[in-house]
Amino acid sequence: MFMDIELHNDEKRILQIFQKFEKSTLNFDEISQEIEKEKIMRASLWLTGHSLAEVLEESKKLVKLSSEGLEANEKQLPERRLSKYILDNNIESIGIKDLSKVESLEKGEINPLLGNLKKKNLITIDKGNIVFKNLDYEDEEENLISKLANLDEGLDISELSKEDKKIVDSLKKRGLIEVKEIKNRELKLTSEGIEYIKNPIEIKEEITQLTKEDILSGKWKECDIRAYDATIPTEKVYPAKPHPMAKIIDDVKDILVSIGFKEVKTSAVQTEFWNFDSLFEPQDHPARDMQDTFFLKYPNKGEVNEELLQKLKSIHESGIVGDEQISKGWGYVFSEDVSKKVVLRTHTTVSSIKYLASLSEEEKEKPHKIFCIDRVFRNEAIDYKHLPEFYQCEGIVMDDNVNFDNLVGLLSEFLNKLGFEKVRIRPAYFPFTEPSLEAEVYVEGKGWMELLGAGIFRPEVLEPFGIKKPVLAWGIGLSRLVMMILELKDIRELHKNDLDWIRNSRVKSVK
Ligand SMILES: N[C@@H](Cc1ccccc1)C(=O)O
Repeated sequence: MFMDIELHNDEKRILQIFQKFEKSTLNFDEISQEIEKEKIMRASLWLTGHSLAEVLEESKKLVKLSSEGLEANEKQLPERRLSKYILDNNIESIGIKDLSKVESLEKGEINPLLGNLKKKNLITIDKGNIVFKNLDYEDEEENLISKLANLDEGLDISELSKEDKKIVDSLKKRGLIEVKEIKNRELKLTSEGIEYIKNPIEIKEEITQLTKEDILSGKWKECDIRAYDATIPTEKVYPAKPHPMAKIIDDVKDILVSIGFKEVKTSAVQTEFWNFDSLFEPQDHPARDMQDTFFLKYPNKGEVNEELLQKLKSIHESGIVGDEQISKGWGYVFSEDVSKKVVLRTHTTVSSIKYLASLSEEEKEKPHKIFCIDRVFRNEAIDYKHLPEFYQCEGIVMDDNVNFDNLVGLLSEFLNKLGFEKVRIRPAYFPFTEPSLEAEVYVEGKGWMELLGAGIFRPEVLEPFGIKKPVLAWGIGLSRLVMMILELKDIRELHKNDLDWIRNSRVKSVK
């Protein structure tokens, strides 16, 4: 009747152990004397799957001395060392301030010592002096430590009395003991299993892979070919993979590259000249305030091209480029000192304008599509959706005749590729673009969420650098995007390096 049960050699070997010991229940430890540990669970599950056995699991919490506890057992607790010091030196008491002179006490032990002596009610304090009530006292903590030191296995927590549990708690707080959970597993034969082992069990050579040689030699006829059960649970493996945020950043790069953008990079440290002035942000703009921008102390001044500085001064103050009046300007007195101050980049738009400013006369005649993904820094209070540094992704398109419609089309395509089907555009304001827009995406369960700012660079931004073609510009809050894709409730999760979260979060592709 058992002929059709298909067992591998590992299962057969386990059943042979049952035969040998003439038992119907075996501990995994007993089985592991005869067969490798890693194989036991798999073979047991197979036996379970064929109704020949069942796995019984019981977990125990064991109390053991920690390495500090073992050390305390050898050196004795600081309380005892102090009482010994007093006994050995034949003194009545010791001043609290003199504790540091007791050689047998280590520096870090002195502070907690007083608390422990009081908690155990061993002393009184008289005018700053410690007086032991009884120098030859009995200490339950010590007793438990020496008892544990003599046990290899540790003590089962469920077998401790109420009083002992309190002592365990207190020693645990002192870091002297640790509680470890261990699982005890047993394999118990079912009645079918008991029947099965009544017959002799034959072990044949087993092959897991059928090779050409096995077929040619005819060896396959004598061997059992190991059957696989793909439904048996196995231990989880966590292969190396990119951090979920790194993966999304890579996917975003791929999308942008696939629609013709080229990546550029800039330094995180910039002058106000590049971070703000070049983008026609007035120097008294509230965003430059201490609350929002990180200013560097060393160096607190950066180098700026003098000719460009004069150009920006003129455009900010009066709207004049060369001898052409292109706008009204902001009408305030531009400070060259402010322009030279050094800040941490507050937005990646600085990369776009620096790229444009770097173009040669010849390059200015050609179309350009670039993007930049980088960290930006803002002096914000940390909470579930704000961090002082986060990622932005920014890009520009410079070409003859590009217009607002092209911008809306480009952004819709980009957002669709990121997986957002519903996109909504609203008018917005940025000092460096006109017209300006904000794009919102629809997130199931959350509604419309703002994700992106964009617009066409104003002539006041482009003309000082001699750019004549229109430039479409956009910037996306990449950290926010990552939060949406990974459905995170707290942005701090991204940087905590919580291995469990990293291992278990699926690396979703945005595409
Ligand atoms: N720099 C803007 C975004 C933006 C970029 C480009 C054009 C328009 C807006 C921000 O940080 O919010």
